[in-house]
Amino acid sequence: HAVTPLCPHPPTTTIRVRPLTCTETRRGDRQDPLSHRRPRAQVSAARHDATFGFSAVFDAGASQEAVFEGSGMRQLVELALDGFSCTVFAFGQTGSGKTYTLMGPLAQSKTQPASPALLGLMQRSFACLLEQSRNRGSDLALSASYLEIYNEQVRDLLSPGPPCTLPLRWSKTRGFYVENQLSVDFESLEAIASLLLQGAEPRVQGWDISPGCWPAPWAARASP
Ligand SMILES: Nc1ncnc2c1ncn2[C@@H]1O[C@H](COP(=O)(O)OP(=O)(O)OP(=O)(O)O)[C@@H](O)[C@H]1O
Repeated sequence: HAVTPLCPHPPTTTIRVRPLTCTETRRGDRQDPLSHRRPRAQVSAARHDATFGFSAVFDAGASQEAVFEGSGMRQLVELALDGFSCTVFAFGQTGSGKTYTLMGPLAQSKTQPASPALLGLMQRSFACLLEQSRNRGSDLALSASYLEIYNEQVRDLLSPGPPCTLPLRWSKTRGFYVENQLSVDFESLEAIASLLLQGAEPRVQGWDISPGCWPAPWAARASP
């Protein structure tokens, strides 16, 4: 094991705004239109106004596909295949749409498969990874691990039975790593998609909102 080189490209920072819930609409929350030409978000607080710049902005009407295609994910997958260590990091307050963007509504409906249009960045990047690795024709070994850090504890979501807490270690050769984490080899989209479902089951869910609380267009789009 050698420490994988970090991606040489500057990070792409995108912002996505989710649709307002009925509660938010009822209490008069508004969504300011975002500028796609000069992607920036203006935040006004009692004492302080700030403007943040982004590589791309996605408003409430943006599809999962548009977010995947517009956020540099394909390039990231290519870099990963070139041997760089790549990260996709979703950041936002609870209920802001991180899980939806990464996985689609899969976590809300575990028993039925999600509609393909609603698949998130993870499933789309798996498809892209398998396609690109096949195109390269080289003998690449693909494996997956699925960890959750919650309340400063690392849990292995692929381990059978109740998720166990694993220690974080550091070594000269490997850098930081999680001891005894499971790593599962996969070769097909079905195999990695089923690992994703398996790992989503024991995740700690932070936010619960009934679909009935969403305005009609969203509720219709969400039904698988
Ligand atoms: N772009 C979107 N379009 C439609 N619905 C969305 C969108 N983003 C989020 N939602 C819905 O908003 C609710 C909260 O989203 P989600 O669970 O993804 O938030 P989260 O940021 O992962 O929250 P937590 O940090 O608490 O886990 C969910 O019901 C989700 O389906």
